[in-house]
Amino acid sequence: MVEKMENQLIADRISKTFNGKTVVYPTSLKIQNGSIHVIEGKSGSGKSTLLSMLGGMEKPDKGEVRFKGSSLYRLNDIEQSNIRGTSFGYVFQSFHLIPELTVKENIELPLQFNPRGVKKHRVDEIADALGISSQLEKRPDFLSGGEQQRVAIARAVITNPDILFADEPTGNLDQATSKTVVELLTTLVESMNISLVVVTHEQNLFSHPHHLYQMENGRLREVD
Ligand SMILES: Nc1ncnc2c1ncn2[C@@H]1O[C@H](COP(=O)(O)OP(=O)(O)OP(=O)(O)O)[C@@H](O)[C@H]1O
Repeated sequence: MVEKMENQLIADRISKTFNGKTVVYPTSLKIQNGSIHVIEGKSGSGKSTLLSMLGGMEKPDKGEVRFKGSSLYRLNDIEQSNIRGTSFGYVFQSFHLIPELTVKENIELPLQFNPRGVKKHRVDEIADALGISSQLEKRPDFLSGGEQQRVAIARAVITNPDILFADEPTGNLDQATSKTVVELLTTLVESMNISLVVVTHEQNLFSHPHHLYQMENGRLREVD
């Protein structure tokens, strides 16, 4: 299918230097529609900085990120924030759930802007796919770490984004829980045709990503 192979996001020689230290050397990559990209690397190798640049959260010093043909960081603030809010989803190591809200309310939170007209019944479908249907009326604090991360994933995909960015999504989970979360996440993004970009210090977290990279001292290398 031609559309399936379309490049949604293109990074063209993006780099970042903090306080005179280059954290990400010029890096190029292409994210095709519905593809899974895993970037492995040790702590401090520059993974999070790279992910932030790809995800519209950190402007590169040099180079360009293009999303569906537009140069992301040349768009105005409102356009950039629209893309972050609707076309991109984010999952982090710490779940960032709002303790005062129920699980269901947390998941529905991004829908208050709802520019894509996503229906609320999607919450039930996504909760079901992630195995958290019975937890919807609870407060997040009553859930296990793995369940909380599944809620954060549900919240990140509820707007039906094009690309999901995940920074150490299993960093706070034990090995068995990590495996479950990764399997559920993979099945979900595949079924929704969402591209996934994950950075992790763990090796072999995903069994068959479409693209596997290693990040070392700010340099990215794709592994066969
Ligand atoms: N805003 C910033 N200001 C200054 N230095 C920064 C900033 N963000 C990151 N760095 C530095 O850049 C380097 C790479 O950090 P980064 O978080 O990208 O690496 P990482 O591979 O994701 O590591 P970790 O898994 O520990 O988060 C580190 O030395 C970090 O201290």
